[in-house]
Amino acid sequence: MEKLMITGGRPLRGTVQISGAKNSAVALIPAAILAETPVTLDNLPKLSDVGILTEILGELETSVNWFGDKMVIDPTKAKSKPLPNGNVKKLRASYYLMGAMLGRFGEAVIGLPGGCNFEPRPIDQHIKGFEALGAEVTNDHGCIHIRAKELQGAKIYLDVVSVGATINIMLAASRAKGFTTIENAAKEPEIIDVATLLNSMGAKIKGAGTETIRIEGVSEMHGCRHSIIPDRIQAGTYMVMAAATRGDVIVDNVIPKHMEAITAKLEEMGVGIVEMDEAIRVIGRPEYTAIDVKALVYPGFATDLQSPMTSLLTQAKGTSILTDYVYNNRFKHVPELVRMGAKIKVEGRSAVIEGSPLYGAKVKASDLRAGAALVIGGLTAVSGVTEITGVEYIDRGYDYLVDNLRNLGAEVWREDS
Ligand SMILES: CC(=O)N[C@H]1[C@@H](OP(=O)(O)OP(=O)(O)OC[C@H]2O[C@@H](n3ccc(=O)[nH]c3=O)[C@H](O)[C@@H]2O)O[C@H](CO)[C@@H](O)[C@@H]1O
Ligand SMILES: C=C(OP(=O)(O)O)C(=O)O
Repeated sequence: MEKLMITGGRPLRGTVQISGAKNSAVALIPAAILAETPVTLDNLPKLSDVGILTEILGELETSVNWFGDKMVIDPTKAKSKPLPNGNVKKLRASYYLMGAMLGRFGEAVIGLPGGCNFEPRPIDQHIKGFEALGAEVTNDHGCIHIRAKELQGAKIYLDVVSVGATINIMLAASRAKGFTTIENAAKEPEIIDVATLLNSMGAKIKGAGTETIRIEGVSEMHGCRHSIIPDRIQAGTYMVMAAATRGDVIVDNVIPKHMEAITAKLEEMGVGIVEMDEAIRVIGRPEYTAIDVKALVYPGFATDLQSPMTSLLTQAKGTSILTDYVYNNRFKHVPELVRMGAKIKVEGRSAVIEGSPLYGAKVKASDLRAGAALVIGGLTAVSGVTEITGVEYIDRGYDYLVDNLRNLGAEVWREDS
């Protein structure tokens, strides 16, 4: 079992380069099978989810070749195959194969997704969308069968604002007959990124990034070249790390506009922020003010930065309240931070955080961002070594983590027990 080891108390200093966005990459790779000729993706992150998706594409007779951070996907000979188990269970975003396979082959037989299950994560809105497009959907003991003789455009109102359902419907509707409208669509930058790729492949999508997306189906899609947007969650995590360690870090290769919610909250606490064209400098201060944070859908504060922010708020003077309006119960990092000396109580969908020092301890990451929160805890600890297990979750979202942190002056290493 691999462990991440951290001796805390060192301010991070220097520059960190942010990778391409995981939550774009995991949708863009399945999207490529909608094309009849090769798709090239640039700025891909080297993450476990990306590796698993490429293996799944291999199962669908789609070749994938890496050249540095560039990937060439050749779906020319792609074939529909049932994917009931195995790799699809290893990540959440395997659900994008539903929309992509439905669009390309008119069918998908696929196991329910896995990944970070910090609480039940239903896909009823995805299914509702496929059904509205004319597909028949059945659930055979956790294996979803989706079939359509012909996909027909439809008006779809999402009951909840869902990133996954919005993208999945865009994927399938790109190849439906006629017009599809998604109302109450999610507005995350990753949705615009996927729509940009699909449009470069020949789709006709308008309104991505707003709550109404209109898609005119096309009968054929082709290859193209696309560069993935920077990972705003990875960037936000490094911003929080810089602040928590009272460091001074340039977080490079970001789109500052995507970082507005976290930037505003860090400034409110008293963190120094300097915005540049494609970078943000984060300057730590000796003291921070307690604040309240509400995690919401974009452009609100990202739920994926809620756990990292919890760790930072242990460093603020007074009581902070962090409420997650996207997930009811995404607080698996809290008991682990408490082991490190944090004073946090979970009340309903809020964490109430009293400022207090953290100390090194043996802790366990039970999901990706809980893991990030523990890394921040470890970097901030005033004494002792922090030993984090569950490293495979952290590897889902942070490529080159140890190298990046060491370059910034942290004492961090991996160990096999
Ligand atoms: C691969 C990917 O991009 N993952 C992100 C995506 O996950 P994901 O796309 O799974 O998250 P959603 O946006 O769909 O979920 C938002 C909320 O809607 C609920 N819901 C969702 C779908 C559905 O059919 N029914 C339903 O009730 C969920 O339980 C949740 O409470 O957006 C989340 C919210 O920003 C992020 O935390 C994840 O990092
Ligand atoms: C929850 C996350 O990812 P996924 O939806 O892929 O599990 C995340 O990135 O924090």
